[in-house]
Amino acid sequence: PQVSSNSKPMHLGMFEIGRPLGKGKFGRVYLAKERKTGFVCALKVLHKNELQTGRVETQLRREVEIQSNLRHPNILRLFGHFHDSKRVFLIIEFAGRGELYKMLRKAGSFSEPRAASYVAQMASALAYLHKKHVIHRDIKPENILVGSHGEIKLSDFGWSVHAPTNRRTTLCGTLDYLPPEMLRGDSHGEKVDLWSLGVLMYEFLVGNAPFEDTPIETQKRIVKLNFKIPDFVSAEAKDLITRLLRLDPEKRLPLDQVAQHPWILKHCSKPQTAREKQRNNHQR
Ligand SMILES: CC(C)n1nc(-c2ccc(NC(=O)/C=C/C(=O)c3ccc(F)c(C(F)(F)F)c3)cc2)c2c(N)ncnc21
Repeated sequence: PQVSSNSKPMHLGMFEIGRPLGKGKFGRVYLAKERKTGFVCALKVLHKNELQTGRVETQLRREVEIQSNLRHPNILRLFGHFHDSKRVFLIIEFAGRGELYKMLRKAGSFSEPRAASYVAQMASALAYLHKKHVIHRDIKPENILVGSHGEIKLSDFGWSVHAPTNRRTTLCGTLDYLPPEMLRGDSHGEKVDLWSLGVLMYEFLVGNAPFEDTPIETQKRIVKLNFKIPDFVSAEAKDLITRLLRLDPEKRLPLDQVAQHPWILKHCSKPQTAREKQRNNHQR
């Protein structure tokens, strides 16, 4: 389903505003329905006086440009944006089951099958982004939403940039997910997302991030690769985490091998058709 007019300028009157979905970064988010097509989306409202307008316009145009040609089931879409005198509006794909990090905090940690399913979906989304030379750079539970069929949706591309770059992110958020090369301010490439995927997988299974500590201690532990994986984590899961959390970006397991890792295959093998089962049983 497309948000209708790419031609005519969009304006607020085109949407029926529904319940507030919450406060995102910089602004409030509402459920919204485009009147003409009935298309349901999320509408994020940003107040211009809270944004340094000049840069934002260009940033937003660039974001919408980057994202308008990103089509992947595990990447949340930014359909477009428009503004009135005081506000900027973002039209975003609606994620029916909300925030993954709230589910993680509520559950404490995820089962291995559930975590494997999420890691596989993330690997698929990241492989797609990297093929387009887009690095996300801000992979963490807070930036992952859940669609109405339980599929995960990587979001918040406000910070993605074209590889390679050494532009420092504003270290406003947590340091937990930062790879050593970004902490050192070295130039970095797509493999920063592999590191963050390893941190994410650890947090799914353990319930807290591997280097969680005070900001100073966290940085020390990251550059010294000082983390421990609890014994309740299976050997295969431990193996995948250690192959992603490597100081040398070149040594991190490439995404196509993540998707083929025994831990992923064990939990994510597609349900076999009856015929495949029959054929496999005969072969055995
Ligand atoms: C509250 C709840 C949890 N919630 N929140 C969402 C939601 C999902 C994604 C976004 N995305 C963005 O904000 C993206 C911003 C930018 O790419 C950007 C780029 C350049 C800029 F200058 C800027 C600028 F902000 F600086 F202008 C932004 C926002 C809200 C959501 C949803 N889609 N479905 C269901 N519930 C949902």
